[in-house]
Amino acid sequence: MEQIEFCKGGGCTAKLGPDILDRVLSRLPAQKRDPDLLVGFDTNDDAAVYRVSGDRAIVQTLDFFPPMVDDPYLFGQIAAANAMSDIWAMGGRPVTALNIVCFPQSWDLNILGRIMQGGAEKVAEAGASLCGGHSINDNDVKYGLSVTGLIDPARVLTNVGARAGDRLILTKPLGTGIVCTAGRVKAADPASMDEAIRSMTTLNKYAAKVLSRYEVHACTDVTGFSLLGHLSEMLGMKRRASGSPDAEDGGGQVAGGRQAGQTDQTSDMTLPDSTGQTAGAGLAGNSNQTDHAVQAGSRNQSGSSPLGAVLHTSTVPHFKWVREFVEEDFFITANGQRNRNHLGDLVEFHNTAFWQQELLFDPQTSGGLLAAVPNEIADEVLTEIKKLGLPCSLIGEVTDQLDHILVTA
Ligand SMILES: Nc1ncnc2c1ncn2[C@@H]1O[C@H](COP(=O)(O)OP(=O)(O)OP(=O)(O)O)[C@@H](O)[C@H]1O
Ligand SMILES: [Mg+2]
Repeated sequence: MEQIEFCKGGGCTAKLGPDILDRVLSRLPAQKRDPDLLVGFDTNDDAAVYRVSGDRAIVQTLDFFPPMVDDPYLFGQIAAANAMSDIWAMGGRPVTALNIVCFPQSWDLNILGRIMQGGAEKVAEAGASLCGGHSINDNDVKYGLSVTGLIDPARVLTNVGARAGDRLILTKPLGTGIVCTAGRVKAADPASMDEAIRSMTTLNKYAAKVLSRYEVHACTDVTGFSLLGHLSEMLGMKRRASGSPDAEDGGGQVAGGRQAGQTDQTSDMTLPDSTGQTAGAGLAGNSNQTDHAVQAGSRNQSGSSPLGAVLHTSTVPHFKWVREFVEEDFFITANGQRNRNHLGDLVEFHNTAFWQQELLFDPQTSGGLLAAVPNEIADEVLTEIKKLGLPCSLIGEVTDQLDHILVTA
């Protein structure tokens, strides 16, 4: 049988860089904005939101990438968990999913079967229906989902809208890029690999359900652009970093999309989701969120009120042995360096070791939710999410006293 190399490195490290995206998207021809398109790609949000009636909107996203683990079944689980995550990051609930498959047809089809089985099981756990897909004969494996969710237009959680004084909650540990890089060369301790796989296969549905019970000013999921990259978007910093024109002047109306290329990551191992709860519970019951989320976002976009943040590295959750992987073996990713370069002087480090900096720039696959919540409720929200068994943490706060991100011990 043909010698195959299933995992050459992938996951969210395979995304094109934010600077490249900015340059291309800002040059798309301007289109008249449909008033029912509540969220497009002009704020780099997690998914598009389109209102179909007074109290109902659809949320659309898609994600696919090459394998970052050696086990096809686990890869399918991780890719599906990652693809659906954007729906929960918007405050929605996924209802339908379509498979996106690229696969070399000369390979053993059981491999593809295992990938799709892993994906289908996660779609079922989400309470959504797998209802089709599209399959291409390709040189390399890539897999993911196109997902549609539902949401009340008055309860959309955008990635912008954070306010000074908000505390920042992160619901999963960091370090999937670093750990999978170590795993690809078989240098990862099984304990850290297991931990990373358990985290990547855990649906953000459960943390999102807790967040839906509280007032949340902004929410996103942490993926390829790293914690610092996605936080900078939450603070409205992206355009200052890239110098690209304001999308409201020139942005088009394409609802969104993804790219997958090739990069450096891997691993293997197993681990089922440990947070089993009733499938399809969705995000009903949020009494506090109103359309302030959509409107408050424009405050940041206009640049009229620059926001910054303070992050405390001692509170940032991370996988075992990440420090050793970085300091002793230099298992860092090319896209971590890309993220560092892209953010430039928007990030200021005080007393922050190199490994901690790398952790904050590390591209995450199926990372956790990052939410900005009012200070008064932050501890309670954290306690509730911790009850799910998630290693979540309050990692910093939003401030109007800075226009950049200060990282301290
Ligand atoms: N090819 C594309 N065409 C149009 N918009 C795109 C394209 N690729 C990405 N985008 C948009 O750019 C923004 C950032 O994309 P990105 O894939 O980083 O979204 P994300 O949700 O933050 O990432 P992830 O899916 O990893 O969580 C999103 O609004 C997305 O819809
Ligand atoms: Mg996202």
